[in-house]
Amino acid sequence: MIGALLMYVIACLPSLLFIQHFHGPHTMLLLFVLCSIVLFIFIAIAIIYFKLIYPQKQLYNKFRAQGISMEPFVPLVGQLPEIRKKRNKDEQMIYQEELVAKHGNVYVFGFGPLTRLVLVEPNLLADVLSRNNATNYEKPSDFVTAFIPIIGSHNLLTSGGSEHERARRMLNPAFHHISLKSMISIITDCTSKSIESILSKEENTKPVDLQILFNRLTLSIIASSAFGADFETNAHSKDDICRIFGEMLEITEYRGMRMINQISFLSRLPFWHKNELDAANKKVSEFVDQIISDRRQGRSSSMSTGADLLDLLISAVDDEGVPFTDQEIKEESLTFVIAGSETTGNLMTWILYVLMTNENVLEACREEVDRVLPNGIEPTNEHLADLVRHFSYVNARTNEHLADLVVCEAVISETLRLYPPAPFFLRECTHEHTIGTEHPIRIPKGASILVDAYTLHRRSDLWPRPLEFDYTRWMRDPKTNLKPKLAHSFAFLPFAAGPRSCIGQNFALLEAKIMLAMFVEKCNFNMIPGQKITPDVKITMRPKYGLLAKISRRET
Ligand code: HEM
Repeated sequence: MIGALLMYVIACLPSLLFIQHFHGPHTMLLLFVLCSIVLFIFIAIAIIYFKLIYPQKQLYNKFRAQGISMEPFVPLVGQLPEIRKKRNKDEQMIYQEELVAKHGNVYVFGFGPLTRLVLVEPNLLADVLSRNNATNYEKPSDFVTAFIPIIGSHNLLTSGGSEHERARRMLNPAFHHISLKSMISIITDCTSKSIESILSKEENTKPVDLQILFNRLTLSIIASSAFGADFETNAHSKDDICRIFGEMLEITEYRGMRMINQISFLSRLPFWHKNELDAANKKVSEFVDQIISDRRQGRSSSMSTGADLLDLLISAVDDEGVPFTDQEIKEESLTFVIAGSETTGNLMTWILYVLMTNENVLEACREEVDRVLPNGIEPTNEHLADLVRHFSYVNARTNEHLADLVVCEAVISETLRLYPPAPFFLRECTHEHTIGTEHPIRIPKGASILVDAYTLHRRSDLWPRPLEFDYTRWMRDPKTNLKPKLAHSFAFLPFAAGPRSCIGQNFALLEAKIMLAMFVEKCNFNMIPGQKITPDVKITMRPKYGLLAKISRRET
């Protein structure tokens, strides 16, 4: 840049000297400034055109040439103004469905400056997401740019290629059912505390926003599982860190909705809350550094009956026996907290919405919980003398019975179908690749693909009575204990699929099952009438205006 400026000044020098000689120094200066402004504008336009418009237009043209239906190409903004308008009218998700009705299950639209190929077709999704084609797709750079400021670039969510493969192989065992068993006591403890704190409040006749309640609870569960006793015992650090995480997510959402995160040059500028984001990141980073060092030196321990996520991160080794560095451990644990809190919190909010609006579903869950767990799920009790014996008792018994909560499991699946907390996710094509057999589509290198799981889960040809909440469609066969076969194995994608699918899905399902069982067992909840419940997506999908309910103790 400095070199280019110097060249410019040197190139201008002879004409400037000529003007100064005949018209004086003021005219020379004025002309120099004017020329510089014109040149600057010209360069800026050229950069914007060649970096942001031309490559995206090329992608549009390549899809158009294949006869793919598309929205008109609008440089830089794409269909963002329409999306904004629809969002303001509370019709964000309706807009997605309208686009599918207009174009079919494959179409192209512009999300800001970026061209996106939208897929709502299971066969094509299988070709993009499956392990066989994994080398042809990565997370797109605009997605990665959004998360690097909060979790860094050496973790499951933002890394790619062999670095991601190695980390995934090292971390898969941590999310296996066996390892997760030891997390049950953390989930029951946190849930029990949350329920007691609502019910013990004198003013518990006041409405509670379930969106806030569940996001706090799931953040507390995942952070306690990732950071251990250090996090839970120091109430000050717990409140602080929960608040800071909330702020970081809010800023990330704010920047994402304004396309700041999507354009790497803009995302580095010190505007749009960048400084607050960096300061929050520094605090969280110092906190996690301390936690890792405490755990390594035996100054803190897991809160669970066995190893927690931090223990599993510290003990994980790759094929050559090399463990994660402290930086990698920090980034992975932050990733679990970021990826595993709001998603599961929103799932619980939608489950409660379903229970409060479908009496039969609530009754079915309650009947099952009362039958399978007649004494409820007992939370661990910190004050019991023999902690170890008590913990193992709770785990053995609870875990055995959790598998019998088949109605609760079906209600969770049906909620994930109609209200997937992560309704859209992205892939970027890294090598030109053809998908589909009947009407093959050539995906050019650099094209980004948006998977619309929300509309996929509501397709009438894949789901009979698609808008009806019917949990029985998920009930296991009582004889074989097998789940019903889906119309297509890529018709249900709440956790994505393939090598970049959600690593935490077993954790999330276990957590949701325990929270659901404990809430229906202990509480009555009544939705405050007259609320507008509108699904809205920032990073995850939640009820736009929250979900207000009165919660009271259930007398049994
Ligand atoms: C209901 C709750 C959850 C939902 C709906 C959900 C959904 C998803 C989806 C759709 C993806 C793929 C995103 C993409 O490709 O861009 C994903 C990835 C991921 N999720 Fe979850 N998630 C949930 C809970 C969790 C939990 C509890 C954890 C951690 C304990 C977690 C950790 C992750 C991680 C680390 C990834 C990146 C995996 C990789 O790329 O290898 N998630 N999740």
